[in-house]
Amino acid sequence: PQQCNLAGSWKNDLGSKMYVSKVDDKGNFLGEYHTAVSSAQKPIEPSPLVGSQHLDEDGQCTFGFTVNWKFSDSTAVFVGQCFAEKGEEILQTSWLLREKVDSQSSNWKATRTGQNTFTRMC
Ligand SMILES: O=C1C=CC(=NNc2ccccc2C(=O)O)C=C1
Repeated sequence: PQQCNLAGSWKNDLGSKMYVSKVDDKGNFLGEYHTAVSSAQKPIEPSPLVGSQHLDEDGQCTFGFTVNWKFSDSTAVFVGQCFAEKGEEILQTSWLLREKVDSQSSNWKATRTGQNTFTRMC
């Protein structure tokens, strides 16, 4: 099957959108993350993302990327794999969201984790 290339537009199960620029010959990529999460304090502005993917031939590559949220003092890292099912590409990811806390006494509650599925937007 064709190589999994993350370049393009993706949408996750929250309705957030991710636009990945071209992937270079080392698998590195840049992009923008447009969150659909309403809890975001300031109006939704795109957040930059930086990532890296494997370029193995079987089209089911693993990858990781970091989102530096522009509307809050937080950072998310996503790790996952691209699956090609019946011609559809699906990104299965797990994420860690680190929100800035005021003191180490709150450090325990500063990191949340979860999972997101992304599919290509037409
Ligand atoms: O400061 C914040 C607060 C909530 C956020 N939620 N978005 C996410 C968090 C984890 C994974 C996906 C998303 C998303 O927006 O799709 C992001 C930054």
